[in-house]
Amino acid sequence: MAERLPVAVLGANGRMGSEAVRAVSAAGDMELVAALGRGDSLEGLLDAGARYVVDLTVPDATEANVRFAVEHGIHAVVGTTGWSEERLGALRRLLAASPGTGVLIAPNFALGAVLASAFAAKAARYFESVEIVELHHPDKVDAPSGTAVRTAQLIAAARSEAGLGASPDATTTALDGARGADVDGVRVHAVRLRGLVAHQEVLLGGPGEQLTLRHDSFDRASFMPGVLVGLREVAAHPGLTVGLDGYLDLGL
Ligand SMILES: NC(=O)C1=CN([C@@H]2O[C@H](COP(=O)(O)OP(=O)(O)OC[C@H]3O[C@@H](n4cnc5c(N)ncnc54)[C@H](OP(=O)(O)O)[C@@H]3O)[C@@H](O)[C@H]2O)C=CC1
Ligand SMILES: O=C(O)C1=N[C@H](C(=O)O)C[C@H](O)C1
Repeated sequence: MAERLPVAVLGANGRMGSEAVRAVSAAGDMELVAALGRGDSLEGLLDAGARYVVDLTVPDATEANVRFAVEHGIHAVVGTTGWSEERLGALRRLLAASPGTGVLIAPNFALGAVLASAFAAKAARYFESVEIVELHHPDKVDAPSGTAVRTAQLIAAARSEAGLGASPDATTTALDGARGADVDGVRVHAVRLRGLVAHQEVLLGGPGEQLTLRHDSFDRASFMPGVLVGLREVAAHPGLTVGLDGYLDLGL
């Protein structure tokens, strides 16, 4: 029988981390060797013999956690948001010195969300206007969501490739924030509401019609199949992969 993957979860006491602890513990091909929270030393990863980490912490901690993993040849599957282009660049340089190590930075592990972003990028070249509305629980610390930022980046790249510019917008006066955040020329609006988990709508408008692509995560179990796919694939994809779609054949 194949050896089970020795996995550690960082942020193990959080909403996502505690779900990941359950999912990894229940996976027959994985062994949960460590579950670390804030204040626990990363040396615990080495003591436990972890070869894989799942990082579900906070934007302020994730970069140092991943750096520690890569420096010790531990593959990392990262769901934590806050990975700017600058941070990704530094990580790529670090990985160049550790060529056998894989890192997946996945802004969203839910299959439907990954598909919705890919569909949105595909559709964006056919519509004059596109805006994103993301809706989350009010305990979320970052806005806009990592998923919305990634979706906007994919849309902007697809529109630029098709020779399209930003959506038309005649606004000349506006209250601060009324038009949302500008991510690569795409407007992103963030809603925070008790009762929500994680939701996103991409609104695409053309003369006389609208296409709405909506995804809903109703609970955090929705993210776990993607976390497990990430763990099973990360060692076979050395270097940096951004987006779970990098491991999936979406056929788009
Ligand atoms: N990719 C995806 O599919 C998803 C990604 N996310 C992202 O995952 C991250 C976590 O979200 P969520 O679980 O809701 O947040 P929580 O606030 O519930 O959990 C974060 C946890 O990380 C802990 N923590 C903080 N610093 C460290 C550290 N240095 N080492 C270990 N643990 C640490 C916190 O401890 P303490 O409680 O003591 O502060 C807390 O328990 C966010 O960035 C979120 O955007 C969320 C859902 C899906
Ligand atoms: O904090 C959350 O809850 C979520 N964070 C991720 C993000 O910022 O996109 C993924 C999902 O939207 C849930």
